[in-house]
Amino acid sequence: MISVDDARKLVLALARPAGTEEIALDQGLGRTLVNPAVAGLTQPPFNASAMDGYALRSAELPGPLQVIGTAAAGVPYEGGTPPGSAIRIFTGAPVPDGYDRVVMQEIVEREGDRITVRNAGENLNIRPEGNDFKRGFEFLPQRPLRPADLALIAAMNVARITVARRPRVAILAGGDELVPPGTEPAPGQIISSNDIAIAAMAEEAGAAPEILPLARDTEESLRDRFARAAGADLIVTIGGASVGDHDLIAKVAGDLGMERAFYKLAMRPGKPLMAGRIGRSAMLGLPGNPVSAIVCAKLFMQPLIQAMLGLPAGPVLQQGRLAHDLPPEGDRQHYHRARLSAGDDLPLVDPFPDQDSARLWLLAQADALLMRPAHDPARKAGEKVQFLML
Ligand SMILES: Nc1nc2c(c(=O)[nH]1)N[C@H]1C(S)=C(S)[C@@H](COP(=O)(O)OP(=O)(O)OC[C@H]3O[C@@H](n4cnc5c(N)ncnc54)[C@H](O)[C@@H]3O)O[C@H]1N2
Ligand code: MOO
Repeated sequence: MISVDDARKLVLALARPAGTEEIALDQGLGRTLVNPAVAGLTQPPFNASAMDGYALRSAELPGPLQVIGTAAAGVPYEGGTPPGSAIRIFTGAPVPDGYDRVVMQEIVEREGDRITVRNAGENLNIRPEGNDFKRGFEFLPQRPLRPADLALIAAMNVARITVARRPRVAILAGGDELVPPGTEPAPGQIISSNDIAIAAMAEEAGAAPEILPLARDTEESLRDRFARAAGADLIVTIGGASVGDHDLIAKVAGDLGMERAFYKLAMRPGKPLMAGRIGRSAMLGLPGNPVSAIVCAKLFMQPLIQAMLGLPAGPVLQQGRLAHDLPPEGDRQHYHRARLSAGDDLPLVDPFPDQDSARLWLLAQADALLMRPAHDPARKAGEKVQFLML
């Protein structure tokens, strides 16, 4: 069995770039820019008023000053700025060159067309031209685009963006015991839940998932599903990865020419994970136990998708402190489902006493996975530990 770190390197090496496509900016949420967005203009394009009030010269305060015109957003003041003058101005309006300050109307005394300002304070209330960005500014965040990124790119006057194509992920769950949610299970059957979770995790990472119809425990059924998955950037199988008589994934994938990168790793849960390539597609064979499948997807499938998108591959280990004592760890790197709470310096990590890899309710209550290396000695409450956010 190989280590989790070695397995991760082999999985990331399976990534081929997803390719690119051009899309409208309003379709860009969660997508990954591959070419920088380049600002077509300077923002703000002029010295802009940050307040509703009066534009004037600091040197002439406290006045009185004569109000000789008005500037509003979209309607600049075109006149001169003679000594002793001010103009009425509104937020977002260009400040004429002759003035160096805007005062809020709340602190201005006005009588007819004359104003006096006794306590103007420090703030000039002018946003200088180009203080956000200048024409030619380039933006290329190394993460999926967020709403504020879309606003920035729009303000840069860019309407279409080039993004990484969403990798196509075919999800192949199988087992004679499985029926889809909403179906009445016959004796011995259970509801298939893994495919829903794994598709959601693929989507979360930026891929376009497709859930294939549940496969039966026959080579013929699995071959049919693999044929439907052909052409996907990534094929993710779920279940049938272990050593039982019905665990056929390795056999069928092998018959189809899978080049195996590894099978089985020193990890808990998730020991029977398999990875490799079939034709054009990368392939991950996740174990069937629901928690094992989800933990493996977090540690291997999502990073692989991120690598295909050209993004730094997560997840990032964080530091916390143990909430209670733990016995020594076994011979596999162990990811414990755990709750987080606020601690004095670092978050407190409280692993559940029951770590059964089939219990989804426990996983749904977990905030994090506490990571313990293989052969980690017994640990005391308060010791530093590493965890992943779920
Ligand atoms: N003799 C051994 N038995 C097992 C070993 C072992 O080393 N020797 N490893 C155990 C470990 S660890 C795991 S994990 C499981 C993984 O087995 P498979 O990947 O072959 O998964 P299945 O046998 O197909 O299913 C396991 C379990 O999960 C349920 N399942 C499967 N698919 C789904 C789904 N889509 N939705 C919900 N639940 C699913 C399935 O019904 C089984 O209960 O093997 C251990 N055994
Ligand atoms: O490693 Mo299995 O994945 O314990 O449940």
